[in-house]
Amino acid sequence: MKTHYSTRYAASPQDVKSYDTSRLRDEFLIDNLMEADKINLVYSHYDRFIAGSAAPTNTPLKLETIDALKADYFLERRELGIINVGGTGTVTVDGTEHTLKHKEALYIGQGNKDVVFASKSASNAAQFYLNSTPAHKAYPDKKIGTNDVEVIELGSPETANARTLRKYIVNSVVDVCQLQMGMTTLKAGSSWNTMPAHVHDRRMEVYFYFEVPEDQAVCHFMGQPQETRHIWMGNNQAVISPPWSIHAGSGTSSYTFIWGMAGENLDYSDMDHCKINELR
Ligand SMILES: O=C[C@H](O)[C@@H](O)CC(=O)C(=O)O
Ligand SMILES: [Zn+2]
Repeated sequence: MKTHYSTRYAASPQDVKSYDTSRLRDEFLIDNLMEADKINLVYSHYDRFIAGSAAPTNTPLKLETIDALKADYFLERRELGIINVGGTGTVTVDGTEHTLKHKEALYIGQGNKDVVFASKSASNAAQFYLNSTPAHKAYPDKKIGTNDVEVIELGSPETANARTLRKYIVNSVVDVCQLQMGMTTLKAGSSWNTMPAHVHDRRMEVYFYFEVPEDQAVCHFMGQPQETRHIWMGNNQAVISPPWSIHAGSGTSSYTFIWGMAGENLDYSDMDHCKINELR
């Protein structure tokens, strides 16, 4: 078995208020991503969202079903989004091979039985970041290259939040049941993502931070807007954002992150913004 998973339960904001640092990290931080030769998954009870990684080197890795699904195969009732943050790799879906270069993505629809991850070269291995959500309709698989994404420029150097946001898996790019995924890159000298912060009680979200230099970190803010908490994050770590929580971070350097979300609607811009000077 090379597919491992752990379960995270959903929590009330009233309870999370009293969590100390280690409890907060135990419940929301995912720190075992991109482990070589493994598929590591976290099954969150927020919208039954699975976040994880597949990091094959010499041997291909097959996505096995996990007991939490009680399904014959992983995608029996799920859809899957993949973004490769490493070297060139392949994802073979029921016999069809898709090549994903660095920062290319693949949407795999519900009903595909066989998903196999491989690297082209073990010395420059692929690193596949995975998000999966329940799905009740089979949409076609689709590769999303770096030219297929929708690009938005956000923020400004004056407010230290100049960044480029790329929408990979949104319903204007690919047909999906509920999954949305994209990537945001901070410009050199800017540190704040998602500021002004927002909540969307209709959707949960997961942020996966990468391209964080080794001796640097990102301070991720979560919690209700008037009751915030922080989690210090390193490279290749993800954090679960409950629907009632803000999700924003500031790095000690520039960095990149993948956001993924699921829930009630597919309206990317449906966010309730928080006034910066009202955050507590
Ligand atoms: O609901 C949307 C998500 O929080 C992100 O897309 C926001 C983000 O990447 C950014 O502003 O930097
Ligand atoms: Zn959001």
